[in-house]
Amino acid sequence: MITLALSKGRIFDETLPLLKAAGIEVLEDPEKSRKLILATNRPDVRVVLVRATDVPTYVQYGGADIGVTGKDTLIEHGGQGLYQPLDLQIAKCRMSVAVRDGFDYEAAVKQGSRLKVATKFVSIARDFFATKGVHVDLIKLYGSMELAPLTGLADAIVDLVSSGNTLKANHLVEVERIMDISSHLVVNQVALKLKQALLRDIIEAFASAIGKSTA
Ligand SMILES: Nc1ncnc2c1ncn2[C@@H]1O[C@H](COP(=O)(O)OP(=O)(O)OP(=O)(O)O)[C@@H](O)[C@H]1O
Ligand SMILES: O=P(O)(O)OC[C@H]1O[C@H](OP(=O)(O)OP(=O)(O)O)[C@H](O)[C@@H]1O
Repeated sequence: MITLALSKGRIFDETLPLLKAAGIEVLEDPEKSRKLILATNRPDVRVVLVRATDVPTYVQYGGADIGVTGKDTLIEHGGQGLYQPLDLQIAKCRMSVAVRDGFDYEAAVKQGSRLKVATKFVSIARDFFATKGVHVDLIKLYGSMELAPLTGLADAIVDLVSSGNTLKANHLVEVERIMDISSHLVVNQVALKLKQALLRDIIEAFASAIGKSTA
């Protein structure tokens, strides 16, 4: 049995066509059911629904054999125990620094004073500002980062941006692009050895669905 960890929403939705290409169809709609374990048309494959940030942890410790997770989440997790064979090129966005419209970010960075930065992505933010030589006080948040500069909690945020609509709606502007983000396939390293044939088939089907070779 292969257990695949997915999160509800965009990752589940965007993984479905890849699963289909691998001959796997999920038999229930997670938006309509309260079930956390979903059967597929294949008796040897099931899907478990977990929080997006928990996908790498489930796969690392073998709660799932394989999973789909954003590069942001993967970097924050650290990637221990995970084989990362494929960038699936889904759930694409970017990690950026944003500030309140009118805030002089360049001056704040040049002055050498400490910048207050609110984010869910503490590792990515710490590395980025350390490389730039900017001193920061990091404030860990779990959501609604956009509110932090508006309430005086922080000078800047590090968050995911796609269309830019969320920033615009909250009078924030993107001042630096840290990295491009997409979702990756992660595989438990022990499972890869023990369930090699089944997992290789899925990895190869995903790879050919996105036009890549795993060889
Ligand atoms: N606006 C977006 N456009 C495209 N991809 C995105 C966007 N926002 C997030 N992502 C990607 O999708 C992944 C999952 O995001 P999602 O919103 O489903 O979970 P979350 O609510 O951030 O996570 P959690 O529930 O664990 O806090 C992110 O890790 C990121 O890689
Ligand atoms: O540039 P945009 O297209 O507006 O997308 C950016 C928003 O998308 C993500 O939130 P999401 O929609 O996933 O909400 P959530 O983090 O609360 O789940 C991210 O945290 C931003 O707030």
